[in-house]
Amino acid sequence: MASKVVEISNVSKKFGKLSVLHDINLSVNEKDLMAIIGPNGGGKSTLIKIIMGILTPDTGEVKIFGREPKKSRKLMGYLPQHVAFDPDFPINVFDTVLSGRYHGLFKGYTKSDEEAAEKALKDVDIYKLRDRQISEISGGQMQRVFIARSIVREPKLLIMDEPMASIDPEMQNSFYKLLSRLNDKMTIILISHDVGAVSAHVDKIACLNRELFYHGPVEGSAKGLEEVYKCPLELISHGIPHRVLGKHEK
Ligand SMILES: Nc1ncnc2c1ncn2[C@@H]1O[C@H](COP(=O)(O)OP(=O)(O)OP(=O)(O)O)[C@@H](O)[C@H]1O
Repeated sequence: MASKVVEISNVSKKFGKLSVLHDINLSVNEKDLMAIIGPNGGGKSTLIKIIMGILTPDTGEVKIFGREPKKSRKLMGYLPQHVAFDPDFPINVFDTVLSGRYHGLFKGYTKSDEEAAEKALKDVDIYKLRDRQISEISGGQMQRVFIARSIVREPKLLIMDEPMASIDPEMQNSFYKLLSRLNDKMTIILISHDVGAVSAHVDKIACLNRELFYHGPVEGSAKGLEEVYKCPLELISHGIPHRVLGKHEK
């Protein structure tokens, strides 16, 4: 039996009177590639913060790799939706990735930090860009730099918040190929608004709108998802179902 990476039982969370998560149950197994989709304000970030041990739930239990989330933090990598970063800052690709192994002021980096940064660059296929200044690379390449930085500590669980948001539609295929390669080594949870694209590339989907509807293995198209699983797709993607959007004309 696959070992459990995330086990969430009966979790609820309120901010004041606002109930943001209601009786959530979710289990993610080793090597799963799971998407969590849901409308704005549906509680996705709150759930991620609970998984990472940044927030504690009001009720229920959360186990990550069988332990409380804070104790498993070292096993988790996180790619935030908006990385606070000045693209004109004079730093090269290698040092940006290396900074994911930061040990504290005046502590410097070890040989194994440097080897891990090289490996992460190879894993995301941008090793040849290692000496480039980040001001000289494209948005898609930048996204790979941030992914490399999020895996440089060799996490066993990688959590990505809307990673496709800054990627051109043409780049999405290669992005999903990269995800699938990373997934050979680690469990991945992906937050997405892009139901149509995501459903074709992940093993499992959970729809979160204060309550969580878990759909298990993905079968068929987004339309199938809606019909079969009653996923509230009309609420997703800023109220506009992504699947009806055509490609942008140039
Ligand atoms: N620290 C907080 N204090 C009070 N309310 C909060 C706090 N964090 C989130 N909320 C509220 O909880 C609800 C869920 O927010 P959350 O960020 O988890 O949703 P989300 O699904 O990640 O949304 P989005 O897709 O827009 O990022 C929102 O109504 C938000 O305003």
